Amino acid sequence: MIQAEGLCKSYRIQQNERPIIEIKRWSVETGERIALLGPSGSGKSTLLHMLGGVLKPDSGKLEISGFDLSAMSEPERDAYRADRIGYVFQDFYLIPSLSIRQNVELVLGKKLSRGERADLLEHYFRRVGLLEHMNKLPHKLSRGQQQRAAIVRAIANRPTLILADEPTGSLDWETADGVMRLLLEVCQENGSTLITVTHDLHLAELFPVKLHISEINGAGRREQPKENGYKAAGAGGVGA
Ligand SMILES: Nc1ncnc2c1ncn2[C@@H]1O[C@H](COP(=O)(O)OP(=O)(O)OP(=O)(O)O)[C@@H](O)[C@H]1O
Repeated sequence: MIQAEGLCKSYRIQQNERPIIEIKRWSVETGERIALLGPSGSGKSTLLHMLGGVLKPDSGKLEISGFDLSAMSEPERDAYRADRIGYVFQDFYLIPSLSIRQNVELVLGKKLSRGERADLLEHYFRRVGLLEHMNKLPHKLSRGQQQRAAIVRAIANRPTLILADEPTGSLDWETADGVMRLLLEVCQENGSTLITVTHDLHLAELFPVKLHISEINGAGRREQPKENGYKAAGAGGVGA
């Protein structure tokens, strides 16, 4: 579902272009659930933002489900993101003045009838154990409940790809474990591909695939010998 080839992204820092992402080849199969690991500053969020169409690659090809993101304009990438990507963030980003139900309704668009929307909301809020809370404002809920609501918002449209950037980073360990398991389960149920950035190695163990960004990203380690490039188990073909 994801095919990246010759993908590069640099940032201009004090008059200098600094390469952050240099991916020779990387592919991800539909339905894979990947924990993306790596030290701070290694480009994990930058990669996620390119996959979500927020950032355009400087060069190279990035194809997701047949859509060539590298060739799209910004409005085209915005439309692609709204239709096909679910995002889960560390700080939830629920709109505080809306109930969690209204937060989810905002992303559902106009395609469904009123009855279909009600059924879908009931299904997902029941699934994450928030059915009796769905008309509450976010601040009336615990942080774990807020993240579960954010998961519903990310998956309700049944996007093909879910991107999660440290989704449990602000939760205590037990809550984080429950939220991560839920995210994995609902993505499996929906057949969604999931790429989750996490610094927590214990939580990463829950994922079928663990991918250290250095396995695909050659930026910052060009001085290393070529034979260090290798194929990452379970994460499709890679080369850096
Ligand atoms: N908009 C920007 N302009 C300039 N430099 C940036 C920008 N965004 C990120 N960077 C730099 O690019 C590098 C990679 O950042 P990125 O946020 O992708 O890393 P990360 O692996 O997600 O880090 P963390 O784990 O700390 O979130 C860092 O050195 C960062 O300072």
